Amino acid sequence: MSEGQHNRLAATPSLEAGDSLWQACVEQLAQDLPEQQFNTWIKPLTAQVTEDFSRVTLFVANRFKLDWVRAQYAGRIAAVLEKLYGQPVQLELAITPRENVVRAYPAPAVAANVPVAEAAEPEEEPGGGTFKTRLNTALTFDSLVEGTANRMARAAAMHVAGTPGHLYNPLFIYGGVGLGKTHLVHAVGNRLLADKPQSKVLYIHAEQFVSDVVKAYQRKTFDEFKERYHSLDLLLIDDVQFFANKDRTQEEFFNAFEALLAKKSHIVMTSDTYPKGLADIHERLVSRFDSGLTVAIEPPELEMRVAILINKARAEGTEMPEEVAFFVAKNVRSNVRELEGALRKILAYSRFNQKEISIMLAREALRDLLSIQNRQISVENIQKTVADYYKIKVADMYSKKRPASIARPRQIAMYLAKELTQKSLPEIGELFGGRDHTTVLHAVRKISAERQNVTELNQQLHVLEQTLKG
Ligand SMILES: Nc1ncnc2c1ncn2[C@@H]1O[C@H](COP(=O)(O)OP(=O)(O)OP(=O)(O)O)[C@@H](O)[C@H]1O
Repeated sequence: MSEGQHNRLAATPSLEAGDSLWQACVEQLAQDLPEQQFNTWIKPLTAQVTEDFSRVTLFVANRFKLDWVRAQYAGRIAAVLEKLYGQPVQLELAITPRENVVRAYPAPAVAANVPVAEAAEPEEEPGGGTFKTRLNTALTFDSLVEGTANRMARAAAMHVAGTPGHLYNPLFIYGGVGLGKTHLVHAVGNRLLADKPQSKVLYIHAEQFVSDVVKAYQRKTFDEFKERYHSLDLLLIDDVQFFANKDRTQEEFFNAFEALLAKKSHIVMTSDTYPKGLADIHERLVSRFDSGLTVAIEPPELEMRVAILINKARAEGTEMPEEVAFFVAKNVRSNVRELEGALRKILAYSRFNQKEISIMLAREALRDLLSIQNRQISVENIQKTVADYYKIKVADMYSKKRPASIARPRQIAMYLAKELTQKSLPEIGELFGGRDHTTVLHAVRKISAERQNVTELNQQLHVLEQTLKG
């Protein structure tokens, strides 16, 4: 919308103008989004715009859709509205009031555009009728950072979401705690439902499956149990190592497994270990687990950890400087859940103290965590950190290669080794591929002199030192 149009809208606020603002937004989204997504999620929305355009309320049919639109589209819609209107527009989502809800709450404080219908339970979720998917709509492919550690698992999962029932059935994803297995399986379900809302998708933790089996026994409701599980299009089952020693559950899972595969429904499983590493699970089940595609998720590498931190901070509305993300990622290595914990501490610390996020602030916020690590600075550590930072291979620290892109980081690492460890020049030379002590001395003098004059180098060294000192 042009400036002129914006002024016209603002000058004559009316319901009609509000409608046309929303209409313009819809038209823009129709151009931006794939047709199927637009038809499924945007087209059914109805909008109410306040007279001064400051607030737009979108009505959706049920809570599932509300969560989904909020997680997937609210940011984009708000941005389009802001662009069209020329200033930020407050966006709200609400469940469409139903006749019976209005009657059930005869005189609620239903402000024109803030319906109480939020109190209404959703009637149905995508996935058919009253079927509960148990999916967390925030866990999508879009919010899952890709890196070497999860590339293959993510690609396989995306393939399954796009064409379930074909290749990689079952898809077995394994890896250590907090590495994103649960996130990935939810992403498969969410993607399939976004594309084909009628699909029957169920996410279930293995322990819940065990409990469903027990309940079905106690209540003699096995027919319902079977009807429920065997009719799915996609079964996402988390942490199957919990089936260990549960014979009855294993048998029921085996039946469900066979039934689903026979009708070309897809099964995605996760576990803390690869199928043959599972203890106390029947061989016939283990071999079924391994009969499709088995992929690992590894702990995220440094670059991926940095990207995750920056992304998650952004999702919280904060820009985390790269050097701070690098510092945190270097010090929190175990898994993504811990990275999230560290990020939460830093954000809280920054808000509470009203201070900008910096390495110093991160160090304070994570003081306890860092002191536990109590790391000794070693030459190996310096080599690895410097190699990561300048994106060269650690092996280049010891190699004879001489291009500046390698020789310079190597000199920087030698300088830091002299600064931060007790090692002598000959010892350092030895650790850098058997180099002469005069080579080390040359590097130390060169970098230290340059540091005095070149601000950029001084900053880089500062970041490296902070990171190493943890
Ligand atoms: N690559 C990633 N990008 C963004 N967030 C991620 C990524 N990997 C994991 N996470 C986040 O880290 C947290 C832990 O991930 P998740 O719960 O999926 O791990 P898990 O492997 O299932 O662990 P567990 O075995 O303990 O259940 C979640 O909040 C998840 O969203």
